[in-house]
Amino acid sequence: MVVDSIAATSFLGHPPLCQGIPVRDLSSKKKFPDCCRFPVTEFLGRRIVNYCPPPRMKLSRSINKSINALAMELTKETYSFREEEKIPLDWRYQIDTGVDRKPGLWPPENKADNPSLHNPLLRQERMGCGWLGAIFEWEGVIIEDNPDLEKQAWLTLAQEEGKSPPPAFILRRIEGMKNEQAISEVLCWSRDPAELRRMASRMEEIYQALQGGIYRLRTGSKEFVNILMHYKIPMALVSTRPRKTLETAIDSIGIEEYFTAIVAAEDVHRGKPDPEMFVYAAQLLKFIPERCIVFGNSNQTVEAAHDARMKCVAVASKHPVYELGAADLVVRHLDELSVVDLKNLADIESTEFGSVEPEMEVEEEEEGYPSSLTTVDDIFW
Ligand SMILES: Nc1c(NC[C@H](O)[C@H](O)[C@H](O)COP(=O)(O)O)[nH]c(=O)[nH]c1=O
Ligand SMILES: [Mg+2]
Repeated sequence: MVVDSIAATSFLGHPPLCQGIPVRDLSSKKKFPDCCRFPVTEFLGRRIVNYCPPPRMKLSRSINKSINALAMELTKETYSFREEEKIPLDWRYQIDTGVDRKPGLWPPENKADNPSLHNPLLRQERMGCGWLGAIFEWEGVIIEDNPDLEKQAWLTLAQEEGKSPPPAFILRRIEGMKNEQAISEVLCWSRDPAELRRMASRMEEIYQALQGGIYRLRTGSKEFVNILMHYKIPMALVSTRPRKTLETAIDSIGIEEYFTAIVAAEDVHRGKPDPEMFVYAAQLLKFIPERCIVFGNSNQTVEAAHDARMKCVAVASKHPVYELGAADLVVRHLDELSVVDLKNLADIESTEFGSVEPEMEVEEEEEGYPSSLTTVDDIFW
């Protein structure tokens, strides 16, 4: 069990302690015949007895056969492990997240991965990058955005709807909101849900027509997400754009494999500065909010991230650095950041989450379950 747990945990984030050699429990499958046992020392009463096969011992034909069979079994095991190694990217966090395992695939079920057992290797993983989630806004963070297009789209919609053109301060107030929310709560053009949906989707059509489907990655953003990928930090993408628009854009840029979760306009009731989008993204990543860092480009995002109890790195794309002072860090481009910056931000060493020493914990006993039911594994970990 110990060996199993080392292999499984290391597979997540660190080079396996066994240097890549698959370690599987074969005890239940085949037993070595006595004569092929390695020299072994056993404690019998007060005497320590050494079993050592005689040198150049001749093996009988039947024993040879069993060794061959065992070798074939082992080869099969190794081969199937290699096949299973080709797991899809988004299953890599199964142990940490508790997501249902796909039957028959690596890593196998392992009791030691249960966080309540205080597995020190799992804990070590979490003290590293294994307990850090990154939530990215799309426009102005991953790709360049063009504020003029947004403004132009709203002015066109106002004209089509026979409304007066929204002044600049109103447009600033709706930045980061969902279209429906902006139309009903700030522009006050309607409260009828069907009308809100119609105008919101028309607004998106106008914007897409103006935008022309051409997306430009922001300098340093791909390099940064590559680094996070290398450190196995799960990433979510969050945008107030509709899912279809977002997925087409992600596809055209060719970065779809980076993101474990995508949160789009349809997934939430409210955009920023409400924290809903970020809270939902953290849930999808299966991280507590305190371990998530939001990367956004407006004060609405900073406010939403802080309300969600997350740290926020502001990217000064359309807003200058001095306007984004409420953020925990401000950068012009994402590649100015290192993984150490992120660890510091996520407060990895904080006493709030840091120490989980078994002896410090007071475990409440459930009624009707005497403590004698504690398993060997519980005691070991
Ligand atoms: N109203 C103004 C906007 N609105 C743009 C949106 O806030 C936002 O950029 C878009 O919905 C998607 O961005 P994200 O992927 O969620 O980051 N933008 C301006 O620059 N100025 C405005 O007045
Ligand atoms: Mg943005």
